[in-house]
Amino acid sequence: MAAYLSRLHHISLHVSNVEKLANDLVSKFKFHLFAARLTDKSRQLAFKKGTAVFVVNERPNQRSLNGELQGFTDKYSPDPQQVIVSKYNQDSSEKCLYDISPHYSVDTVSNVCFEVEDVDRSSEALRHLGCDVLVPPTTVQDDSGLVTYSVVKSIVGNVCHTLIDRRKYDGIFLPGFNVTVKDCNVEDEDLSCPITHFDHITYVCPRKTTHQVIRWYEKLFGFQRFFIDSNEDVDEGFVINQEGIGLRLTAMEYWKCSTAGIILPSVNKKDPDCKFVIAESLPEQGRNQVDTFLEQHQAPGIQHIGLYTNNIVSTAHVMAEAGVQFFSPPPAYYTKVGKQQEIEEAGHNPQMLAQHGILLDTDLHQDPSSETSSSENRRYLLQVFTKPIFAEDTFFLELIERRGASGFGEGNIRALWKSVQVYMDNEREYSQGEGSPETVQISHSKLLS
Ligand SMILES: O=C(O)C(=O)Cc1ccc(O)cc1
Ligand SMILES: [Fe+2]
Repeated sequence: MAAYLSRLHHISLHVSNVEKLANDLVSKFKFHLFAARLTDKSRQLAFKKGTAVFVVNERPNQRSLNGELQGFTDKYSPDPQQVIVSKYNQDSSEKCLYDISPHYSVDTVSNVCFEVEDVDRSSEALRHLGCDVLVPPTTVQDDSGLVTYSVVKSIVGNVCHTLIDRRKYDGIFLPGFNVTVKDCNVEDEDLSCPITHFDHITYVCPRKTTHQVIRWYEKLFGFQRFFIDSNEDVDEGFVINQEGIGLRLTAMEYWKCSTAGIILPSVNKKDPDCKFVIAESLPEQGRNQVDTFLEQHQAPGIQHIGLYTNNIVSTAHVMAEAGVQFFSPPPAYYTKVGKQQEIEEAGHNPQMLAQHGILLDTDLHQDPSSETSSSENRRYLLQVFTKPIFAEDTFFLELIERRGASGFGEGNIRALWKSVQVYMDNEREYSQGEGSPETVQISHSKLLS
């Protein structure tokens, strides 16, 4: 392994309409703007909910939004008294601090930033293993200390990883950012909308490339494969290839402080951090959402991110009231034989779940001892997908609540897939006046480009 990851630090997005996404994250998804970097060359805004942090970057060559964003940061600081104008080294030659400025023609989520303990060593070791280092180790400082970072390219499409060492920094976010709100814990909202962290990141990759991706993350970052379902084949991954669904899913995880995970695997394994899921489409079932992503995003990359919540019903309700649109499964989902009972036995109300399209999947491979026992012993998970949040169908969010189930249930995957597919097929029909859709031609070599 080349880089020992301490934890996920933030996920970075590059969009043309920063104002729209900023408004959505705050007013609909209940994130809080807590730090901003506004220069004449760059606009970067940091939003937080629990430990989940998104940094929204303005894509280069867009019209200047500086004035508008300044207004935004003023408007959305819950307590204007807490706005701190910190001094920092404003290096205007850096267009996009802690990231690269991708010249990309669609909105994209392209950087998963990890904390590591030794950026110099990690970056050099990754380079030695053939990884492209896009930004060599660079130090940025302000009155609260210093941070070293380096940006490396992932094997997946346009995805990059920034490696950050912030052990010598005691500011709230990162040098270069002005902190707009010191304390993001707005208690009432956290009770009704209790999102705590990023649960998983789902990559879409071209056909037959999953193995390469897994090997890369195992070798360079120490990720380990885990099984989505106990019926999963080691080589094939978890495959659904029937009833219009042609999907191969494979999942990987790593442990916070991977050094400890490796040296003392059974004694001191730390908590798993965010999981990574790789989705590949299979040709037999026709066109699908994975192909649509590759076509519209123009490269492999991040298709969706799962936000973990302690109460999905309340979170979905609060978000729906604020204008978030969720995908719904086919209506028959909630009336299917046994589903109502499954939901009730898990202690939920089928009507409440149906209201926002929330899916429930019970882990059928429970301890034999728990099979006859009460609802508390059942392992299950609840999920719902939002509709795409960018102009193109290239990215959406998911809410996920886990009650003992650590993988992804087959029933939910099927229902999620169908709910997305109905929407995309409708969209396609609607836009088909202009001619037939192009077929997806993403070559395997593009994966590595
Ligand atoms: O179940 C999940 O949350 C997944 O992440 C699996 C998945 C991946 C890609 C899709 O287009 C649909 C479902
Ligand atoms: Fe997901």
